[in-house]
Amino acid sequence: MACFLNCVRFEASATTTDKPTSKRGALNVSGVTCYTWDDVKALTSNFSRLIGSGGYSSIYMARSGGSDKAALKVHVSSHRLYQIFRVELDILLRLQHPNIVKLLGYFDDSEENGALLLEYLPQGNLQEKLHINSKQILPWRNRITVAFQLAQAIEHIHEKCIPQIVHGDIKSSNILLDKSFNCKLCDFGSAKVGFSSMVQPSKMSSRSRQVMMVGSPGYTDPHYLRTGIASKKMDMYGFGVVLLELVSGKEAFNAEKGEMLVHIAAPLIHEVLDSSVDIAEDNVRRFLDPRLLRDSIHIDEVKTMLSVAALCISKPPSQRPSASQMAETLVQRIPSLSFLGCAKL
Ligand SMILES: Nc1ncnc2c1ncn2[C@@H]1O[C@H](COP(=O)(O)OP(=O)(O)OP(=O)(O)O)[C@@H](O)[C@H]1O
Repeated sequence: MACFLNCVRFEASATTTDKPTSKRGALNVSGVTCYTWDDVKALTSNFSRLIGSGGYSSIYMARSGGSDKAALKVHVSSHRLYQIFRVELDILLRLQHPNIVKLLGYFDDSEENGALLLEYLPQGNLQEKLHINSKQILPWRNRITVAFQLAQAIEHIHEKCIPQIVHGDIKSSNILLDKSFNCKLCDFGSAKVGFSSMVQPSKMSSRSRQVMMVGSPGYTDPHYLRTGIASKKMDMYGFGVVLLELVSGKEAFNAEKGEMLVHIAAPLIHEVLDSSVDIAEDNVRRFLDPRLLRDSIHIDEVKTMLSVAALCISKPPSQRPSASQMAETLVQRIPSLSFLGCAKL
């Protein structure tokens, strides 16, 4: 969620542990528990183990129900950033899907402090798995599974929720993995609900709008950057970039080289979209993550992943496919997904 509000990051001020006093005791709202700050301290053994951090939050190991592992996402204390916490809380309270991170409880002081208790995902995020922890190579079967499950998570928020939700920040660090490497989409702080997703904030100066719309480097839909109109199609663009990461093992944006994956992939994507030519197998193999065991991969599966990515990143937004179409294409054209137990929900 670091993407849209980079400009206010420096306002983050408070430390995590000296937070406000409790407001209410633990209540249960449709299976989600509302905690006091004292509860939160107890759940995290006084914030003893930090397991992750983002632009606006710190994530601590916690225990829910006395023993089960959980993750506590403590949002940075700030009146302004409190809105981001509320957006994420309100959305997670409504979402239930096997490929979306599950909300177990929350703390909310209704002013500037909030925390979310989430199911714990022991394999961390996809970005680390693909690009940082190079000792453990994510096998091809897990990569196609993540692609399919991510399509299903996006389909759920775009097409099956009322009102519909645009995530607004689809990227590999917002995809968490459970112990079996199943995908769980997280970080709904940039999300837009219903018609608000189509509206460009009007009161903003062009300068602030420019800063607000920087986006996560490498993932931002150029159409969104030009117009400021957030739509489902921007999520599809982010989905396409994640697919390119899964295939190539390359980062969406390489800060050292100043290189974007969509630019590296452009010639191949062009070839994929050009129906008059057959994609040269050599070019596909050259793009494929060199750390993968080649023998176990069907080149047609790689081509399918690339053609889905191509449709999501190259077409003008109105012609981009929907998440349900992409989930359908993946499961139909990658037969091993069925053997891996992936079926359309
Ligand atoms: N439920 C969880 N289980 C395990 N690790 C988690 C969990 N939630 C978050 N993390 C870790 O913390 C990181 C940051 O989480 P998240 O993206 O929700 O925070 P953020 O402040 O919104 O960050 P960003 O700057 O990426 O937008 C994740 O990439 C992941 O490594």
